[in-house]
Amino acid sequence: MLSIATLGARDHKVLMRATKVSKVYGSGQRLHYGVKETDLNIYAGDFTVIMGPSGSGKSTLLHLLSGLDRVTTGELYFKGQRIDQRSEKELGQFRSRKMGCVYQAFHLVPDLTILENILFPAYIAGMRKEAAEKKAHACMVELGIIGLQHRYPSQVSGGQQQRTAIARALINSPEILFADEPTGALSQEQGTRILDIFTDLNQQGQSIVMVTHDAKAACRANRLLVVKDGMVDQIVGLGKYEANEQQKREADILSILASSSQKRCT
Ligand SMILES: Nc1ncnc2c1ncn2[C@@H]1O[C@H](COP(=O)(O)OP(=O)(O)OP(=O)(O)O)[C@@H](O)[C@H]1O
Repeated sequence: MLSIATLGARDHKVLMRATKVSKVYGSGQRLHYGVKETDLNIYAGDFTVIMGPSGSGKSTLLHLLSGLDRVTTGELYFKGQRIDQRSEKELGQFRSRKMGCVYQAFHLVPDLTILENILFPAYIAGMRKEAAEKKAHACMVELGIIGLQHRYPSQVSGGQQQRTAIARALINSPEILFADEPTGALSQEQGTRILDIFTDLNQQGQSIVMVTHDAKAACRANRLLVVKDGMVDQIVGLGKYEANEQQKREADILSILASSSQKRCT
């Protein structure tokens, strides 16, 4: 059942908080907002999905939250600690320990094997070889890519490449997993497998924030942020995902998106 989620009325913890966050591109007369004075909370254990029209600011918002890009103004907090003012080096270290990212383009290093790609962030974060290899093995088992460790990215399917990218994002046990259109480059079958993996991870407690255009993919989330003209236009609680409610959830999400596109955003 859908309900408007009121900020602060939830019984679980705020993992990330954005306060009046903006991202401005260009300068002078060419200045424009990617994200405009946005306030929002991301809650621990939630599967949050960000939707909205093309150019509305979804990826920019995700990049700001994940520290891939810097806010122009505003404040970002992770478990109550301000993170937007950290130096590049500090933020890089923080991100490698606390955050994992998966993108539509898998961004695997072609000259590294599947195993080496997965291990890479563990070494950056300073994990010991033995512990890193043990964790990589566990991630590969979890994601069903065990046996592929000595192949190169060009020698596995698109779905297997994306699962490698997810394993790489999970190797440092991130507190939050960000995903930008993670199924966009995959067949429907491969995309469904990735969404099943996200659903399982979330049911094990993994916090996830995902950008998608696809209402089918968005059904997996329990919280929907609709972005419009660089601002959060609606925040809707979707309830726990149940596979047998897929069609109804999809219809509900499409109707929320339609109502958002009809409203004028001031
Ligand atoms: N590096 C950049 N330089 C200048 N403008 C940018 C840059 N990145 C994004 N923008 C602009 O910021 C706005 C938001 O872009 P963003 O990519 O976040 O939208 P989106 O909702 O993710 O779009 P899509 O669904 O098409 O991927 C757009 O007007 C876009 O043109």
